[in-house]
Amino acid sequence: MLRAYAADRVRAAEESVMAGLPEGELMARAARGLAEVCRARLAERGGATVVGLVGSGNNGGDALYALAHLADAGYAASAVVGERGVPLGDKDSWEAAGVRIVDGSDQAAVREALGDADVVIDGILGIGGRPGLPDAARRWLDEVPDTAYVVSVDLPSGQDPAGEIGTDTGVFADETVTFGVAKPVHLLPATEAAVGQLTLIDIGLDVEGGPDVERLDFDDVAALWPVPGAADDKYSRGVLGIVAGGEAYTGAAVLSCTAAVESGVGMVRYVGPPTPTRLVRAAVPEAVHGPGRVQAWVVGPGLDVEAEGSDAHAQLRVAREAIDSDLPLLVDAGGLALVAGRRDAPTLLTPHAGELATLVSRLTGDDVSRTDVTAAPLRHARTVADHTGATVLLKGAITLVVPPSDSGLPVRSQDDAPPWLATAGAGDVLSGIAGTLLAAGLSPLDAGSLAALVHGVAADRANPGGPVRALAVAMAVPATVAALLRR
Ligand SMILES: NC(=O)C1=CN([C@@H]2O[C@H](COP(=O)(O)OP(=O)(O)OC[C@H]3O[C@@H](n4cnc5c(N)ncnc54)[C@H](O)[C@@H]3O)[C@@H](O)[C@H]2O)[C@@H](O)CC1
Ligand SMILES: Nc1ncnc2c1ncn2[C@@H]1O[C@H](COP(=O)(O)OP(=O)(O)O)[C@@H](O)[C@H]1O
Ligand SMILES: [K+]
Repeated sequence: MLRAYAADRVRAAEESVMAGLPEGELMARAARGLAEVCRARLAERGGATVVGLVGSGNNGGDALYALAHLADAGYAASAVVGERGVPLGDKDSWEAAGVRIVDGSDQAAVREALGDADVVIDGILGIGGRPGLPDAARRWLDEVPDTAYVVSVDLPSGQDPAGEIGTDTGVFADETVTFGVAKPVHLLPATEAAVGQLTLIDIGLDVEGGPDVERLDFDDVAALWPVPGAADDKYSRGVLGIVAGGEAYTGAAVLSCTAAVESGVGMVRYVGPPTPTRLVRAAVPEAVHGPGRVQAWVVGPGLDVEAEGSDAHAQLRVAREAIDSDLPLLVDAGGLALVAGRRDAPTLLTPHAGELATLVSRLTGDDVSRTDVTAAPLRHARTVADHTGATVLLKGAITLVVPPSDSGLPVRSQDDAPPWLATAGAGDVLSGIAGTLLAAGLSPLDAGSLAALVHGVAADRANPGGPVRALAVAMAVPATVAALLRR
């Protein structure tokens, strides 16, 4: 599990470690680790020249110390500094340590220095940064050659340390070297794309309490996935009720039921009108039909809440009963229109960005667009979680799973899926996997994040490096789970 802690908590941990160490020791550790990574990247590229972009805070200090180590190791090292000059010591002492100081207000000098750079160290802003870059720093970035390998110190400068707000004016790094622990910026969808490869340097930090953001990795699957024992039967493994599909979206029912069966559910009870029922009967002979006793419900894939006629109305009645029940519930797609008040039982809502925008707008009365959601995904997911008491799984290239704030639980952020998974029906498959896990008794947070992981890995395994249809993702789930359990 990768764990990230908010910047203020990291600062508090840094202060308590620093109290027991000689002055400057923590920064010295950070700089040594950073220099080692840069040295390795220079060696891999056969490079001789490293240039630091140095801001006025401690992030710039880390970069300067690393540059001095690299100068000592024989590399040509320069530091571009802003109008406030070097953040620590004075210009002469850094030059005596072998680091050429370049005046960042002299664009020609910046261009000349960066033109030869094999590795660029981005030490403009760290966890003290607000989203966005000063104009001078933006002009420096214009001179960074495409061929240079950009290593960001702690985080890509200009990106929101909290990972809540996206910006396109910040640095986009090839690699980010962070210290002690990861921070939310490294894992959350608004900012993660700017981080590149994440490298963690141990500086002896110990943050108290649980993380703010987590990411399950493959080694977490065995601890969470419900593996049946000899005493289990289909009921003890969990029966999942699926209210999905209509005369308009018939396939959603098949995909959700298929995915549940492929994920090892004890049994599926399907509820829907005649056409999808016929298709489910043909494609998923394991499913039984009609409402009955279940351990959890999936409501919504392909559900048309406006549909007329007695069959559609009967299906809608079961959907509402499921929502009003005290059983674990997943609500997806069309079912999201039925979400109104708070629910006490475990609840997982699984919107994509457009559906989340509609949901936030309806629940808060604000006019929120899909673009607003993608610019600040965590914030909007949390709004719905706090309004409903449900855990919100926001689908996308990175899948966020956000419990309500008062739960004290961390956010999970999963980055397991290839872009090929962005295909119609993939969300229906996710609902079947997550529903199976809810029926087996997992919490919405575990069910949502584990399902997102398995869904993403199954998409890749179904056809590594190429296109994949949603049904193939569902069919790849059994072997994917087995492979993850064998690790
Ligand atoms: N606390 C410590 O002892 C350690 C800190 N470390 C480094 O220190 C960094 C944090 O240092 P600081 O707290 O000095 O923070 P920064 O280095 O991020 O600098 C913050 C400064 O930049 C200004 N600023 C922030 N956002 C701006 C913006 N958008 N445009 C213009 N100016 C802006 C602020 O007003 C402040 O003066 C960490 O990221 C890490 O790199 C490491 O050396 C490990 C030890
Ligand atoms: N760029 C992407 N990279 C990886 N996975 C993605 C990307 N875009 C979407 N996905 C995933 O694909 C699935 C799409 O689900 P959804 O939008 O509900 O589609 P549908 O309603 O057609 O089933 C989600 O699991 C989502 O996380
Ligand atoms: K930085």
